[in-house]
Amino acid sequence: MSVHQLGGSGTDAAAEVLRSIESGRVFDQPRAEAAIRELLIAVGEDPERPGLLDTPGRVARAYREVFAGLYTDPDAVLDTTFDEGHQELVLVRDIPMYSTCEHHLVSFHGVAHVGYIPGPTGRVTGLSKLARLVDLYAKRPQVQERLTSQIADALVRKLDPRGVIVVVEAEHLCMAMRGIRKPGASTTTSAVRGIFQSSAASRAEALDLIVRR
Ligand SMILES: Nc1nc2c(ncn2[C@@H]2O[C@H](COP(=O)(O)OP(=O)(O)OP(=O)(O)O)[C@@H](O)[C@H]2O)c(=O)[nH]1
Ligand SMILES: [Zn+2]
Repeated sequence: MSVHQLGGSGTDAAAEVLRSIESGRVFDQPRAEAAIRELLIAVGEDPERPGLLDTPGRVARAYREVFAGLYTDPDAVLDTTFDEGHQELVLVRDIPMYSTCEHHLVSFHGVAHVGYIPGPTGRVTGLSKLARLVDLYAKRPQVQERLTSQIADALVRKLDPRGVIVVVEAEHLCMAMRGIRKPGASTTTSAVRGIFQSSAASRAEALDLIVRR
């Protein structure tokens, strides 16, 4: 894991600071705690009552975990590759996925299906790395379309494959628990690259395997 640890001795967990790979910004635990405390006050709660005393720290740590993908380098996740000479589809289906809608900061969750056809060298990556890639991009403030494209583009960048197909199916709690209140509504997004873009037959074959239950 390419988590950048800064500050302190590097051995004191409390002093550990996470730095964002892309923006360079850090996860600021005291600031997150203060913000949650303010939010409790803003909604008319009393952050000093016993049940809420530890809540700001707890919620801040939860956000740190939920947004851990901001601090991990996607290209490092795909550093494990093998030259297997495999020339056909590799597909991992039904990867559980929890992400956070960047509009409302509530969860959208479901499954991701990630498939690719290796390039001429037949270079493949570890199957778990596909699930790690999903996790990494899911653990950021997101919209589902961008999440789907980012997973596909990382695979294109690192594996130079003949094609990539990513399908994400998710329920958005911002549509279920508030607002329009439609629990059970499901959103499907796809991102296809290479041969899955240029060949309707290849795309149909992969989609057939993905939707098969
Ligand atoms: N395209 C897309 N839209 C999303 C995603 N997550 C949330 N949204 C939508 O983002 C929109 C934000 O709309 P706004 O009108 O700014 O916010 P809002 O008043 O809270 O909207 P409602 O949810 O309709 O109450 C909503 O329509 C959400 O359903 C996503 O991953 N992709
Ligand atoms: Zn939302």
